[in-house]
Formats: sequence, C-alpha cells, structure tokens
Amino acid sequence: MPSLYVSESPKAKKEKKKKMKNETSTEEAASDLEASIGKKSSKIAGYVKGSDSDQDRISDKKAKKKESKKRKSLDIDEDGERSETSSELVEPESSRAKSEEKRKSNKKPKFEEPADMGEEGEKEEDPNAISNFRISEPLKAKLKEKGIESLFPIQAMTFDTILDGSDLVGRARTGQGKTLAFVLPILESLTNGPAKGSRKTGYGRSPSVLVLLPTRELASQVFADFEVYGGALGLSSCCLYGGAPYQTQELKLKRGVDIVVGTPGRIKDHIERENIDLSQLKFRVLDEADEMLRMGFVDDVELILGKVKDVSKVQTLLFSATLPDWVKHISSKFLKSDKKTADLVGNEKMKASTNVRHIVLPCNSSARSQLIPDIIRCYSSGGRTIIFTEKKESASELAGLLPGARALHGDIQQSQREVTLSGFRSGKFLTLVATNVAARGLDINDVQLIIQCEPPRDVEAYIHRSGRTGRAGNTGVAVMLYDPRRSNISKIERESGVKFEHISAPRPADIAKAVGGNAVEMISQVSDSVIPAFKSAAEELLESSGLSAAELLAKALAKALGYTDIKKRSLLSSMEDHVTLLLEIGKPIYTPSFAYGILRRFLTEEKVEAVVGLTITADGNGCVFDVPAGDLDVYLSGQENAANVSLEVIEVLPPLQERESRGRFGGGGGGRGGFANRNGGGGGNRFFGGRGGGGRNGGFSNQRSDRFSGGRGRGGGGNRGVKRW
Ligand SMILES: Nc1ncnc2c1ncn2[C@@H]1O[C@H](COP(=O)(O)OP(=O)(O)OP(=O)(O)O)[C@@H](O)[C@H]1O
Repeated sequence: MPSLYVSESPKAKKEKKKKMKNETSTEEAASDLEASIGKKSSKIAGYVKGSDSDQDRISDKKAKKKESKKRKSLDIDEDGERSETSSELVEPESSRAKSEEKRKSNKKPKFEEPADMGEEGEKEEDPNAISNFRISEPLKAKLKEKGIESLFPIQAMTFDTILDGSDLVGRARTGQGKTLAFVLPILESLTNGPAKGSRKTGYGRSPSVLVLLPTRELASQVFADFEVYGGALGLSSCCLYGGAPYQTQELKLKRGVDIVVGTPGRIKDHIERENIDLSQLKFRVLDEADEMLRMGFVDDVELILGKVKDVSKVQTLLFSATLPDWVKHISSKFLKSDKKTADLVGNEKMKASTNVRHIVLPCNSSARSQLIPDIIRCYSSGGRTIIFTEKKESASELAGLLPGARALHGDIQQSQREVTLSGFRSGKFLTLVATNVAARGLDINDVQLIIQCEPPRDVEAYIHRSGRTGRAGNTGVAVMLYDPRRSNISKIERESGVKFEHISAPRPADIAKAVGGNAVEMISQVSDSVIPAFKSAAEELLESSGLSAAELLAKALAKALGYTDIKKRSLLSSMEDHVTLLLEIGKPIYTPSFAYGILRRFLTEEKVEAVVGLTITADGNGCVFDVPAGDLDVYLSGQENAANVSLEVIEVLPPLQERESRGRFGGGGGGRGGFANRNGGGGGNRFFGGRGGGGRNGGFSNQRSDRFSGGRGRGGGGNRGVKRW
C-alpha cells in the first residue's frame, strides 16, 4: 500500500537546506567524505592534490595529524582514477584561517547549536559563507540578492582550485550546485584573478569563456546564470544553439562577448562560418560532459576545443553528476595531465539524489494514462510534475491524454519548446511530459514529482531524470513505472545504489487522504456569506438523499475535487476494475505456459484469455495475474474443480521474477514479451504489446476518465482547456 507522502514544511526545508550548505563543516560530512574517497590513502597532498611531487611535500605524519583533526571541507584528488587510493580532508585556503579560529572557540558542529541562535552568529560559524571566499563585492551582492549566503560543498571544494588556474573534473549529485561551481570562479578569474590581464576586452573582442552543453534548454539556463552574475561584473555573454536564428547570434559575436554558452552543433556552425574566434579562450567548460559525448558530439567537441591557440593557456573544466569510466578516458584528451578531480560521489554506493524518495510501481502501458493522474494527486504535493517517456511520440500522446499537460521533445519547434518550458517554469501548467531532452541539468523550481513511464535504458538516465526533483536541499519523489514481465529494475537499483520502495497503484483511501488537504483548503476559502443562500438547498438534499451529513459532504468534496467515481486498480498491471490473483499448486511453476495449462483445467478458454500479465513469482512457487473484477467469482469458484490448486486475491504483490533471472526457471521462450504469452511462444500479448506483438510502447489508452477532467485545481485556470499538440 502506498503511504501518503507529506511534503516537508517550509521550516523543515529551510533546516535541510541549511544543513546542506554546511555539510562540509560537520562531523557527518567529514566521515561521508572519508567514505567517498576510501581509507586506503597512501599519499596525502596539500589543499589540492596535484602532481606526485606536490604530494611528496607533505609527510604522512602531517597528513595523519590533519585527518585526526577532521578538517572538514575539501577532497580534491589528482585524478578520478586515482581517487580510491588518495585522500585529503582540508579546507579552502580562503576559509582555513578563519575556520580554524572559529573551531577553537566553538567546537560544536553547527547543526547541534540551539535553534534560536541569531542569524549573525550562524553566518559567522559557516566556513562556506561567501565572505570566506575570494568573491568580489558586486558578485557577493548579486549572490545575496539571489538568496545565496554560502557555497554548497562542490562549490566550496572547487572554488580556489579553479580560481588558481587548475583544470578540473567535478562530480556531485544532481541539484547540488555544479553550475555556480564553475560560474563563480570563472567570473572572478576574468575580472580579478589570473585571467584578468590577458583576456581580450573592447569592441569585437573574441570570447574568453566557452561553455558546451548537450541541450538547448540547458544552454539557455546556464547562459541565464552567466547573464545574472557576469552582468554584475560587467561581462557580457551570448547563447548559441540550433533552432534559433543565426542573425542575432552573429550580431552579438561581431560586437564581441566575454562568455559563449551553447550546444556543440551550432557552435561548430559558427566556427565554419567564421563568426567566432576561439583562439583566445581562457576557459573551456564541458557541462554534462558524459551526455554530450554519449550523444555523439565527440568529433564536434574535439574540433571546437581544438580551436584554442595555446592549450597551456586555457583552463578546461568538466562537470557532471555521472562520470562513467569511458568519459574519464576521453576527458584525458581535453584536460591537462595535472588536472584535479573533485568527486562528491566517489565510490559511494548511492549515486542518485539522496533527497529523493525513489519508488517503483508495476503498471502496464495501457493503464498509464489513467494511473498517472492518481500518482500526481498522491505524490506531487501540489507542485510541478515531470513525466519522462522513452519516445517522442509517446510524450506527445501522453500529454494529449493528461489534463493540463504539455509535451517537450526534440521534434517540437525550438520556439515552441521555449514557450513550453517558460510556461512550466512560471506555473502556467504543472505537468510536463518530456523525453530525455529534459533529463539533464534542468533546474525548475518546485518540481515535486518525477514519473518515469518505464525504466530508462541506462542508469545515468535514471540518475539525471530523478534528479529533476530534490534539488538544492529540497525533497522530492521519483516514481518509476515498470512492467514486471519485461522491465529489469534491479539492474538500475544495483548500478545507481538506490533501494527502491515498492508500491502498488494508489488506492481510493490513499487518494482521498492525499486530496483531503486540498479540500480543507478549498472550503476554508469559501466565505460564510454563501451559507444563507445555499442552506435550504443543503437541508433539502440532506433530507431527500437518505445519507448522513458526513456522507453527503464526502460526496460533495469528491465532486469539488473532480471525482465522481474512484475505481479500484489491480496490483500487477494497475488496470482499473481488475484484481490480482495468486495461483499456487503446491509445487514449482516453471513457465507461464505451464501455468496457463493449469488454468485451462478449471476455466473456460474465454476466461483464460481474459487473464492479464501472468508473471511467475520470484521464488518460482506460484504466479500472479490480473482478471476483470466483475468475473472474480467465476475464477475463484472454478478452482474448486481442480485438485491442489489454490487461487486467491492478494493485497500485496509478492516479489516477481525479473527478465534477467528467468533462465533459472527454464526460460521464457521467444524473447522479450514472449515470457508471459499465454501460449508460451514468442511475441507479445495483447495487453502488454510485447515487441513481437503490438509495438513496444503499446500506446496509451484513449479512455479518459471523467474524474480527471477538472484539472488539478492548482495554478489557477491554467490546467483547463489548454491547447495541446
Ligand atoms: N550556494 C547555493 N546556495 C543556495 N542555492 C544554490 C547554491 N548554489 C546553487 N544553488 C541552487 O541550487 C539549484 C541547483 O543548482 P544546479 O542546477 O547548478 O545543480 P547541478 O548540480 O548542476 O544539478 P544537475 O546535476 O541536475 O545539473 C539551483 O536552483 C541553484 O540556483
């Protein structure tokens, strides 16, 4: 049974955010960092691990002393591949002296301090406070204006390293502020640091900074940060991506800009048109580097980065929440050999966001569009939801079926993509249905819920998609739908380190509980002035309905929230008006065709054909399947005619065999989708649309339940009557 997810109170959120900001200053964080870098440390370097000779300068004795003091801020290793055998727990140069002094005066970790401690006191205690870094006044003022008082761990870890001129590979979980981790030191370097003297200025200047990103949306988001913070220091930026007219981009480049942010394809075009001169770059940044390289941009990226005249004079930074080994290999092509690595994930098991509740829910493709509104009602806490589909057509189709939802994918015109995203950001509509184009980097306020319609192909996609919620210290929920017969969730579980919470489709009681809060809010907004006008009608209704006042009010509430009916869903496929049965015969059931043979012993062919999603249990001692609720008695009474057969309605779904474990039980015959085919052969069945049958995505049901047609009651009228495409 799904439990109701209650969002955190603003106070709790604030507390969590505060804790995150100070993560590196707590004992807890120190031990986390120790865990992440491994304790096999053989060499300990100074503040930043650099070349071997740097490391040798600091003795093991000194290092041990440092470790015993548990200095709590930095862990930057020479190279990702070496990080298992090296460790360092020290602080940024800028904050070290101040923090040392503070530690002496008050050794208590900040989170143990009394709750009523004054703001001033808190600020002084924070080693990551922006005042502890070499950040100039206008930038500090801009950060404060944006509500940023102190740096997040990845920012604190890398600020000095970048400002002091090193190449760097940075990894931190989603939503932990990697963008500002490169934006801030780059801006300081250009205006007050090492890059200041040599950077080009004046009309027609060639850019000093190039930031490459995999998607247009992400490029424009990072560009916005450079505009805001760079603008505060008098630096100008431009954003170059495909689908937008060349002319405005060319004009900006001609006038001269300091920072260019964009996608590889369009930047390559500008190079070929000789609109842009990258020979004088001081910084090259590869954000979401693994995605960019995975998308096949390696040649473009190489060409673009190769335009720098003197590579010894350019700093290269590479950031992502996921850095598969193959990226580390490629990165050595672009970064200097003495590059540093700041890895906040390291060898920790959990690679996905720890602020997110990771849930899986069995559902077949035809039930998705009916189930999703209930999931949204139960888990979105009234905030925004992003739904991910594998294919563009599925995104458009599903957006058309969900009230107030809009689609975002690569086949939609760029101008429309921008309108959609800005409408979602501004709260005009609260449900976005997207392909992986929205999986990376997008930072949208108040995204409370992520729904993945099926498990993604790789673990990186899971990590990034689920990371669109639970950002900057906030919490969120990620629900992944899966077809138990075809999906392999344990691979994602294993590789991401997530321990999935298994739930079944929200039940009427869950939905009522979840929407109940909204009802109270709605009713409290109705003025008492309406009572005299409606009182006599209400009294009449009470008298004629034969219901109690509470029952009648319950109905009125349901109607007000858009429900005229709540249908029960099955545990296995989440289909409406179906129930899930468990079949056991006192000995193992090896294959679905064997199970179908047993069913034929006591059911008519018609009833056997109506069985949905038959799947063997993980222990091989039974199988589960869904049947229409209206025929339940026929199924249950049929078993009386068969010896040793037990058939019962279940309330909790037992663990089921996954695709990869099926070989153990004699194979499923005929490839994907063939396993539960009631005839035991290849091809899909009509409900799950297996590969050999009805196409992988099976299509979304066109059936649109009345009860959702009223929208979700938030965000004003934006949910209703929205034009879809
Ligand atoms: N020091 C800070 N204090 C408060 N908020 C911050 C701070 N740094 C960044 N943020 C906010 O945190 C959010 C997440 O930041 P960002 O998008 O850079 O995360 P990320 O690590 O790049 O995530 P992803 O891996 O998903 O791209 C943003 O809204 C950003 O404004």
